[in-house]
Amino acid sequence: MTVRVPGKLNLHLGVGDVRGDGYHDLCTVFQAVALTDDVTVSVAEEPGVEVVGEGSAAVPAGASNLAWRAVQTLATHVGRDPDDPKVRVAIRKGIPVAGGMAGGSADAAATLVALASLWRLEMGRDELATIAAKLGSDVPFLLHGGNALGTGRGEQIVPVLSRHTYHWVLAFDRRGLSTPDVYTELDRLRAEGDPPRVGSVEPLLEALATGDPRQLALLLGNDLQAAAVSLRPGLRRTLRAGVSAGALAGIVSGSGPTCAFLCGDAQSAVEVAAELSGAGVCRTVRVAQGPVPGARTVGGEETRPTPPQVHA
Ligand SMILES: C[C@@](CO)(OP(=O)(O)O)[C@H](O)COP(=O)(O)OP(=O)(O)OC[C@H]1O[C@@H](n2ccc(N)nc2=O)[C@H](O)[C@@H]1O
Ligand SMILES: Nc1ncnc2c1ncn2[C@@H]1O[C@H](COP(=O)(O)OP(=O)(O)O)[C@@H](O)[C@H]1O
Repeated sequence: MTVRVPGKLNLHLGVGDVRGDGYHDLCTVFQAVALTDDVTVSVAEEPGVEVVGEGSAAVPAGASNLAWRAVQTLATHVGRDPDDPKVRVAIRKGIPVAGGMAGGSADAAATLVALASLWRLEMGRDELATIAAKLGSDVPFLLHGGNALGTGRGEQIVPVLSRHTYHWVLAFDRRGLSTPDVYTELDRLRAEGDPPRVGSVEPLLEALATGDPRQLALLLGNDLQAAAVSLRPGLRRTLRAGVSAGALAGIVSGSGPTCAFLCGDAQSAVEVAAELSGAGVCRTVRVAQGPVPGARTVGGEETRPTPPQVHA
């Protein structure tokens, strides 16, 4: 059973103060983009996880892999033995690891969908979403896909209307950033001073409903960007280079360090990608459009199309 799952961008990421449980209240607008992982789950006597593809060397193959945690959590939920679930999980990564695009969460969401089908579980999306939220704040959105408003710690999802396909250029950095480290850095910056906060989310929701990328570009905002840039100062150069190359706007994706550049159309995205890849500010450049659906079965034998790619 193979499930394809997209990565995500946060078009708006408003971060509240740290809560008693260590999480931060969020007001975020997610968009799923066509940079995907494929997760194949099969019945096997030898349980385990295999990972190939983009950044796979940095992904744990053991029990700490989020996809394996998804297997164990779902097994427990339906009364199977979580220590002997008799399945193997094979992950083909296309989403950058520790890049702020929620690749691990995406694999967990895909594993839930694949296993629910493999084990023929009569489960609605709401029940799966409740299990997803236990695995990580971003996991419910990756089940859902499209555009959505996320609140709580990001796990409470409401679909958002959008009229347009947006064209993005994504700049992958040479190394990842740890999500908890970036939140901690934001707390530190806020204790020291008062870094600017994104405003109300309403104008961005209106821009999405209208479907004008130029209007949307003016409204992209991420409270974690200052913290990601503080930990990785080179991102400032990357952000400048994308805009100089002709993007409408650039933003750090979630906790970073991937930078996402919104372009006016598909042709412009290809031109920006080509110029950015020659600028020497990042490891790899990709183009991807959004929104796209969340975790979806693609069958056992299908191969995925090769995404457009430019190596820096
Ligand atoms: C920042 C965001 C933006 O969408 O994603 P990434 O850019 O990393 O993919 C998310 O908030 C990441 O969500 P996710 O990666 O699922 O985080 P979790 O596993 O739930 O939490 C990991 C750690 O991040 C911090 N965390 C996460 C979510 C939240 N609302 N407040 C937090 O402070 C906490 O330190 C927590 O222990
Ligand atoms: N299936 C998985 N894919 C990617 N990373 C995973 C996975 N399972 C666990 N991880 C761990 O989670 C960390 C965060 O990865 P990822 O979800 O790709 O990034 P981010 O939280 O920045 O979006 C990685 O450093 C990796 O060690």
